Amino acid sequence: MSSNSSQNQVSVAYFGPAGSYTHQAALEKFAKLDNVTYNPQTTITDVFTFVEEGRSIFGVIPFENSIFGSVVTTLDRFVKSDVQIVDEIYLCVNHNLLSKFKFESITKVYSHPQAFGQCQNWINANLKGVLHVEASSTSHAAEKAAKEPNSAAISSSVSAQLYGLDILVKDIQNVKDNKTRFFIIRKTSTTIPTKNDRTLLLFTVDHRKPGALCDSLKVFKDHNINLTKIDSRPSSQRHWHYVFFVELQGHKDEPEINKSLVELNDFCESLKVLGSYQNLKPQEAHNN
Ligand SMILES: O=C(O)C(=O)Cc1ccccc1
Repeated sequence: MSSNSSQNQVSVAYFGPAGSYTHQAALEKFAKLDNVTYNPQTTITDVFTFVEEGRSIFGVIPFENSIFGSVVTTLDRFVKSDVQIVDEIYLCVNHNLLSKFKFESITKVYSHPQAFGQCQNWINANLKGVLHVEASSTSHAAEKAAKEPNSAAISSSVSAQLYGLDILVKDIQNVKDNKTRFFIIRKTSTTIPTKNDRTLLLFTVDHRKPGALCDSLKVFKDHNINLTKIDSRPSSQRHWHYVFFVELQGHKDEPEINKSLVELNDFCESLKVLGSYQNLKPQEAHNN
């Protein structure tokens, strides 16, 4: 977020409680501002609602992880929302096994499903017979584990400090270089093209028509627009009907992108632009 000299308070809702990876993403993104109020929310849905109701200007939510993929709660909530993505941040995510108890005495481990997924290999090898309990976030998992005998949490080192747990095993995620991408949302779009932007779209097509998805995606080929992510989720309107999330290179206010969106609309039953934002994807050494 660019520095802001105004005295106005900036309010930021994030998926918490304190110590979550989303909290760390929010602190890093807004670090340059000294007039920020942080509003921790228990669920991703609550972050959306807080922003929609104008109770926070910005919201910070996890979007996808390099090992475990999309955060489906975030995708599903976008379907029902008119908020706009205005910025992004990628964070290195290192998970740890935290507890107040000896490793041998642990019978229950709390975490967020994303963290369980990202640590599957280590869990399968090391936590046989230990009960997995889903928590609303990794920091909430740490909070719970701190209060219950023989419990542990898969969570961050920040949560270990905050909730008074020991780090029993460090860096238990499947790969060393594990990253999560977070979005910054607000009620209206405020971004201007930077020549290195991405745009996320959400659309539905008529499933009964052969080639409907192909026709819609061909618009981007025709305009020489590169796609960077595609995903689909059940639409929640009808059984076996899906919404498609497509991310492309470019900003919605660039003429070529704008033209492609007008054309795309002809192939869609519904189309929503979820936002355009500067591409902040870190350069990878081995691919890209
Ligand atoms: O639970 C958290 O701490 C979150 O912010 C969501 C999440 C969970 C696991 C990895 C990255 C983000």
